[in-house]
Amino acid sequence: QEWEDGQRKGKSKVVCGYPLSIFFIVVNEFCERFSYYGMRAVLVLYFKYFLRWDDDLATSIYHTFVALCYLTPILGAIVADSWLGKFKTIIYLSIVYAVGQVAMAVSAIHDITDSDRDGTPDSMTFHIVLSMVGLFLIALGTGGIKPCVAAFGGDQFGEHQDRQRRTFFSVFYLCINGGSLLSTIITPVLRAQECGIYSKQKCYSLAFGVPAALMVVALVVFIIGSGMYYKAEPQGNIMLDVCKCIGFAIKNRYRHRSKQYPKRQHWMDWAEEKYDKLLIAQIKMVLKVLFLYIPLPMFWTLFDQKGSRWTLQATTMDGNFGALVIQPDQMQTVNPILILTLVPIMDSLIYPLIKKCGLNFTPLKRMTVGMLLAAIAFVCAALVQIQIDKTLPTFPSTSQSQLKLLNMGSNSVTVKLPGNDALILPAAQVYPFINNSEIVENQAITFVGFTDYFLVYFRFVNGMKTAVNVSTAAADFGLIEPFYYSNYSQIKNGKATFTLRSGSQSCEYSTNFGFGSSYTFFIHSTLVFGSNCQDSVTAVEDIKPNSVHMALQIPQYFFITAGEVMFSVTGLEFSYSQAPSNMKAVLQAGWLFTVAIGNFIVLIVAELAKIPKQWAEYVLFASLLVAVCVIFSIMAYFYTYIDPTEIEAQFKKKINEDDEDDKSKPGKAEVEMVKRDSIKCHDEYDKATQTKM
Ligand SMILES: CC(C)C[C@H](NC(=O)[C@@H](N)Cc1ccccc1)C(=O)O
Repeated sequence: QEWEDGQRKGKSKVVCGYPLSIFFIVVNEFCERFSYYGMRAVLVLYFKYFLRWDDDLATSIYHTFVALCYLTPILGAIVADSWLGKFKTIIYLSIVYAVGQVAMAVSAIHDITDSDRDGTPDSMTFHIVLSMVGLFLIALGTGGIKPCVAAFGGDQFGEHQDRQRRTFFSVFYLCINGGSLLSTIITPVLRAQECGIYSKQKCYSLAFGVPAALMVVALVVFIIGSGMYYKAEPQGNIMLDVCKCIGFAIKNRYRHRSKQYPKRQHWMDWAEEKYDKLLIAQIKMVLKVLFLYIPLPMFWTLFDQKGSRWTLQATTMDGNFGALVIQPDQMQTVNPILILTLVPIMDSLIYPLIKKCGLNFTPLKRMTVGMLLAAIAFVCAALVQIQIDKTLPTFPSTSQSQLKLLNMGSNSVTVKLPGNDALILPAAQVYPFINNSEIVENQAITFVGFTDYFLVYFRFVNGMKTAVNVSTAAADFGLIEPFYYSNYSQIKNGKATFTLRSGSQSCEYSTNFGFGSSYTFFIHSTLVFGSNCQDSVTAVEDIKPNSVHMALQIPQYFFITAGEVMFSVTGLEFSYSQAPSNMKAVLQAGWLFTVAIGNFIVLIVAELAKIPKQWAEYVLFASLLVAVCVIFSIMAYFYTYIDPTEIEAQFKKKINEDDEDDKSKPGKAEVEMVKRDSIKCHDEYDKATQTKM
């Protein structure tokens, strides 16, 4: 250890107690996360609008990609810990990653296959294949390097630099969120630009190209720091050794199941006949942590719904913040913004304050509180949903029909529908009507879709005896025959001015469209062209504008992010500090694997539960997390913190002493010695594992 610390000191300059080398690692992480989140931000829209996939296919491929990104860390960790070492693994996989990003950018250039120059690609297969190859390489790269970069950063600190290492992990998390915040703001703006050689299209190639460039920058920055890093050597195919050792322990235990064989302290001790005691002790440390990970995916199940359920919830809300109009998917940027504020506040204020109060707020306690905060966030989401549900239009059920009665005349009329009381419909009025008897085939038109958030739907009904043309400054919506109606058209929300024209005569009608609304405009028979036609058009709300403000989502974002800071930032450091030296990246990968499982749970629960009320689904998720949290706190209570370096040092010392002994006493009763060693090593292990939750 001293030698290793010496190596660290010799390699990198120390600035304010921190090795300079970590500067390159955090800048690398910033650029890499910019690249990843920037590409991810526009991915679904690329599938939908460029590759022309439907919503379901786009969503499934998107989630599969995200899950793959959190499965590949295992591969990266194995390669790093047992073969290439973390440094080389990061370099090689970053190259794979950058190639993947470039492939994505190229796949989004429509001109490549647009031989008829009509603005759409002629061979979609080329674009699909190239983008899928690109995504596969990106998943391999981003997932592969993820456990290595965090663990490699941790490696730069010596045994006695726990405090600095903890700060490093906090800064590391800030960089992740700094990079993702910038990119999720920038790449949607780039995508909205128009570009192309022969014809102009939405610029997905630029939105993917900039993340590709950032990945190259990340790689270059990491290489520049090369001379300063402490590079721990890989220690053989450790994963294979671990699997063989566990397999042998199980087999050996099974072979000696009769009562005549004395019990051993731990089932892994049954591997002692064949395997190194140090390896057995290291496996015990890893298994203890992995066991503790079992309930953790539930946290990620809730956490990752920010990008799906919460974004969909935002589509039914009002995003008008005065000077700023927020898109539903842009609400997600609240998460990194809060991370950037909360991490420093927690580190420099809340945690020290708790410590001053004499409370031992251990990592596992923090993670438990983090889980509870996430559950509270979902309760907030449920409350918001209840508010939204109150404002949603009533749609006909499967056994009902919806009618809209329009009185286009200038006198009121009495309407009698079979099975219903007569009603008086005044002149120029519209009456929405849900009928229990199926008068017409059941159908309801709903206009949902967050990609069209800024668009609202409208149609005109012409109550005049002459045909009327409807247009705005930007578009012509065509001619509407007398006593007939137009199809629904889309227009940007906000103020709109329509010009109604009949022959050479015209008049203007202005109105305001709220988010998510839909209108039928009824042109009265009494309209006189050439005058103000504002009073001669009646606007009927088919769907009311979203009235619950998006700001109401801020509390749920606050709680989930506070939960993330306590759970995720702490978990990242916990996974590093509790891992044996040769299995640090493996445990980081195990940590990320819980994220992948959490994402799969979202898909499974959403598919299986099929809860009709969204607020009830939020409450279900919150309750599940509270239940899991109780189990986790019990498991955490029995967990004893270890200092892997100390345990390993004691084992190594013991093994050296034994080697000396063996040289001086050849042929002595070996079995006795193994027993004695075993007891002594257990004592050492127990001494080093005394702190509880
Ligand atoms: C939690 C991840 C497994 C780890 C981390 N993610 C974050 O820190 C998120 N807060 C980032 C983010 C940004 C924008 C929108 C959603 C999430 C990571 O990516 O390493």
